[in-house]
Amino acid sequence: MKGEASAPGAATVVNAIATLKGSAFAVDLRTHATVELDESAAGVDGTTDVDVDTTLIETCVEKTVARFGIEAGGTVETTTEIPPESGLKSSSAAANATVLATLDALGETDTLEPLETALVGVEAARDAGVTITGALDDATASALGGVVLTDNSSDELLHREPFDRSVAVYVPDERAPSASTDVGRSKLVAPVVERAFDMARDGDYADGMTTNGFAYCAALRRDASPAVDALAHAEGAGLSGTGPSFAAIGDTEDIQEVAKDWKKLDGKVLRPETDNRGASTNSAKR
Ligand SMILES: Nc1ncnc2c1ncn2[C@@H]1O[C@H](COP(=O)(O)OP(=O)(O)OP(=O)(O)O)[C@@H](O)[C@H]1O
Ligand SMILES: O=C(O)C1=C[C@@H](O)[C@@H](O)[C@H](O)C1
Repeated sequence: MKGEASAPGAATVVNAIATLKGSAFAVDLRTHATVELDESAAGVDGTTDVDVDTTLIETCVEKTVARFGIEAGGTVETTTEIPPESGLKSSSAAANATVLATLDALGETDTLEPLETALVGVEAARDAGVTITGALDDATASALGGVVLTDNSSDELLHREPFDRSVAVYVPDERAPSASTDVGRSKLVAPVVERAFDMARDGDYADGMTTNGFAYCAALRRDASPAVDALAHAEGAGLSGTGPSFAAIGDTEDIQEVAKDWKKLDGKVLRPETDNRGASTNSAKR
């Protein structure tokens, strides 16, 4: 029983660690998962084309299979365009792609709604210890595409709408796993992050993203210069997730200027489109 699926990464509007309320938008950097189930295999064995721990994807297969009361092990393999542990939701994309590929292998892709798929991944991420809040914001942005607002304390999707902007992403040569972020200092900037969330809820994603980014740069002792420089052209720019990446949004020509400036820095500059499709099987049934 073999299944395949992919899911996009995302960038942050509001990081949920300070207040448990978050917002993110999907970008079309994708992670692909191939799952092979074997009823005679004892466990699940994961492999990836990047250097990361495979517990999350193995747990995603186990949890998805368990929902159907089946006993099966097997293999899961991911390949990805998303730099891992960089703030671009590599964990949510890997989880969503794996859960959906497992459903594909079981012939059950129509059984779970995309939101339920995301919740299986959130549960797996909590069990694997790769998240602070469960990161339903990142998980739903990746599963559904578009921009989302969530309450991660109740695992509730508050809002989702399509998102069409030009995007630039600056990825420094560094990794920053969410699980090792400074939660205590992040909570100290909660009043500012609360304002950023209000802006996003009012549809002002650009200012929300900028405000959120400055608050978390201060909390996490990160240099906010890439965001400040981007604001010469962009509508909004800020730290994505727990960093180290920054994202900027705006009109195509302005974002081209941002990308040009960011290319002078050490690291990579990516120009993904926003993604309104979300996770999908290769046969794109959903
Ligand atoms: N391509 C992948 N294949 C399998 N597992 C992955 C993959 N990418 C990430 N992961 C899992 O997700 C973990 C990284 O999660 P983390 O939240 O730190 O990164 P992120 O999701 O990129 O960051 P952020 O939440 O700040 O956007 C890895 O340690 C690994 O367990
Ligand atoms: O681990 C977490 O709970 C999170 C990590 C970051 O991606 C944040 O952007 C997200 O809102 C929550």
